Amino acid sequence: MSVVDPILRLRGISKKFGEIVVAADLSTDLLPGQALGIVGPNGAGKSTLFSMISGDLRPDTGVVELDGVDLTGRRAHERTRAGIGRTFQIPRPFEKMTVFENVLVFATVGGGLGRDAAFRFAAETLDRAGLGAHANEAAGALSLLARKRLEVARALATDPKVLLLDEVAGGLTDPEVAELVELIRSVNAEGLAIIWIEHVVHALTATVDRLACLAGGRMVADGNPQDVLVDPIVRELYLGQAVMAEEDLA
Ligand SMILES: Nc1ncnc2c1ncn2[C@@H]1O[C@H](COP(=O)(O)OP(=O)(O)OP(=O)(O)O)[C@@H](O)[C@H]1O
Repeated sequence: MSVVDPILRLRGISKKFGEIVVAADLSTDLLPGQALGIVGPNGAGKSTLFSMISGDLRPDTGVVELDGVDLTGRRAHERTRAGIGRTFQIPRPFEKMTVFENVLVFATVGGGLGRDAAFRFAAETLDRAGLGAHANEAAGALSLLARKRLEVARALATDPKVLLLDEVAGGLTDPEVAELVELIRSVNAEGLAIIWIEHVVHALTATVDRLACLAGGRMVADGNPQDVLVDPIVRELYLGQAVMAEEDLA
């Protein structure tokens, strides 16, 4: 029995798209400050799981609790306000707005801060995300790495209790991945619980203290990253291909 209450609790989450099962009575807990990585084959339902946590998609069944509060009936913007922060696989910043304005919108609308507090928090968040020097640039002009940083910064600007990161390392070079890992590690080290879906396995293993593999709507493995990486089911379902893909990129 855990003496620490989970910050995020999922109970009996099920979802089908037609005949495709993307969540099969899925239950799991995330502890405060924990960093959970999720791997799994393409189409396994990883992003769909995030959408069901963030309220962008309704599960067929199941309960989502954040810090002891049942969010099940709440819509996405209410969940953001409650403390669920998420990034999207394809960053879609407001291209014509500046980097600062992008983050300010999230601090105001997502985080619910008043004008002065939102200005202060947006500035702090930009620095935290390593974007201070880009504050006045148009978001549409950023490099891919800076766009990824902005995606993380927008989620952080809502002052989340749990941060959901969806393939933020995709498309980056190895040195860029290392920079992003440093950012995410520092955010986690400050105490923020994270769940990170990622195909770039070495980015995950550099960051997370727990790894799960999602396939067929179930967590087929879940535990210490080093154990999960050598799990025969994970290797057969996913990891062989992922390692090959990483080697191809090298
Ligand atoms: N709104 C939707 N309507 C119907 N099917 C959907 C919808 N969203 C996702 N799917 C399907 O559900 C399955 C799971 O998709 P999801 O994007 O969650 O997978 P994933 O594990 O994140 O994959 P990847 O690693 O490729 O990003 C896929 O077969 C996808 O085509």
